[in-house]
Amino acid sequence: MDQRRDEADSPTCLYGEFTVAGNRKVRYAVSLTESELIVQRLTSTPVGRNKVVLSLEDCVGCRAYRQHDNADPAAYLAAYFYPLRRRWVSSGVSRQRVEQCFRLAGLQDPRANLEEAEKWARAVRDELPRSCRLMLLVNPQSGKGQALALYNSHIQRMLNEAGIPHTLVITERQNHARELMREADLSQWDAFVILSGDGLLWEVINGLLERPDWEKAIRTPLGILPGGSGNALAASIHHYSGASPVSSEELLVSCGFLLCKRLVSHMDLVSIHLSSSPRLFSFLSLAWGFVADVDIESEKYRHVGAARFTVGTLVRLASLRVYKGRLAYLPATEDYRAKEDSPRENPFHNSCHSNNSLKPLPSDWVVVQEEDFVLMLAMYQSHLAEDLMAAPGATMDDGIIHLFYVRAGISRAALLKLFLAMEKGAHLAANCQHLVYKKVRALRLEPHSAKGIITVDGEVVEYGPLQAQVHRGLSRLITG
Ligand SMILES: Nc1ncnc2c1ncn2[C@@H]1O[C@H](COP(=O)(O)OP(=O)(O)OP(=O)(O)O)[C@@H](O)[C@H]1O
Repeated sequence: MDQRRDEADSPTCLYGEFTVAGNRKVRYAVSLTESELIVQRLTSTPVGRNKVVLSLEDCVGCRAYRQHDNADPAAYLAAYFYPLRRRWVSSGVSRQRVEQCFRLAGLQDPRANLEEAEKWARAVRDELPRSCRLMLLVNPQSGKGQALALYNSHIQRMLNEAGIPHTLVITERQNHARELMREADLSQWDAFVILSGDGLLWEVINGLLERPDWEKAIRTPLGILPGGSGNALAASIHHYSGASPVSSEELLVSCGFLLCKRLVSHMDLVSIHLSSSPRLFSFLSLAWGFVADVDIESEKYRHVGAARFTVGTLVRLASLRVYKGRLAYLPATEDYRAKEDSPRENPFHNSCHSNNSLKPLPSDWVVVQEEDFVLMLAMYQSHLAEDLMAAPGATMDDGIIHLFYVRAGISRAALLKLFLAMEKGAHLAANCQHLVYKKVRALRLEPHSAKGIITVDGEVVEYGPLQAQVHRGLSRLITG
């Protein structure tokens, strides 16, 4: 191994001089360090302009191969990167694919060239996460019905580049994913990943928690790739990664990249007890009033994609109404949070299958004085939709339900202003007298009307009294 040093003085693991796949005339000096692949064109022009430094943090995979041309002894080395790059047409950055493909033809023996290329590929892969077996569930109906096309155009290639073996499962009907999760042989899978809207992940999580071995099952890492119209969790993960807002296609590439990096984090779940339905689990949001109505009524504008929520908001604003009910919550105090340092020690974990809805309220709960609302929205992740950052302070496993409610009496203009501000997560700074924000551990809602809409993670659930409580870090999510 050639132990040269590059300019930044980080030790070079491998050094070679190759041509690139499409041009055999120009040679490149290629150095691999523990953190970078440095490619320098060998010409007489000044060094700076000819040097490309690619961080292995942006690399998803690397492979060595030979072409089907027996007359050519060369082997090839391809490495796949997704660095943040400035956009061509608009300001800001997004992850963009860069393939570096080198031709190794230093020897006459094709096998020796391939061995050399494989040595490089192994050295790059040593710096990347180990391979894992994925079940990738795709809902062909989600969003504008494009999820399968997104798999074919982006995800299949990314997973192949990262060398991640995956089994593609195309869901055939509602509850298909839920049934599969109840039956799945957990020893066969390292992760369950969905390419769809949030609704399919909801099925996956609830299916896993319906198993007799739910405590083990829910620890299986889950992943989400945006293929729906809301894509709230995908947008939240992208936001937590520190990246700036991106278009839907860029969000898919960003989440695909994070999936290939396979870093797993804990994610809060919230158990929800309804009056007569079985207890269910939620990972994103619980909504009643304006937001729930918009979510469901806007289903008919599904063909416009993410814009369906904007259209739905404008339509519902025109017929703004008051929702009557009783709301109570258990505040999240600082000392509770300190005790909750380790997600695995959460005392609620063992209680999440017990039905404790509608018992008398304990004394440490707060009952909201008002009973006239325009909306109630409980969030556990930052985004309510790709372009709605409803809970900017939320993190994946903060053990907090971010509870918002808007009291009746707000004008249409003020409500619209709130939603416009929410696009940038600025609604709390809008000084709206009618908006209240509380950090809570549990909440109880008792609507006074017999009919209405309550949504959990965007799905309609039984209307009536409910109680929700957070289980800190109960599930695990691939976040990059
Ligand atoms: N093959 C299928 N045909 C019809 N419905 C399906 C199928 N597969 C899954 N479903 C159901 O479709 C519903 C919506 O799915 P999903 O959330 O993935 O898409 P979406 O509603 O477009 O996205 P979002 O939740 O982001 O708005 C879920 O309730 C799911 O159970």
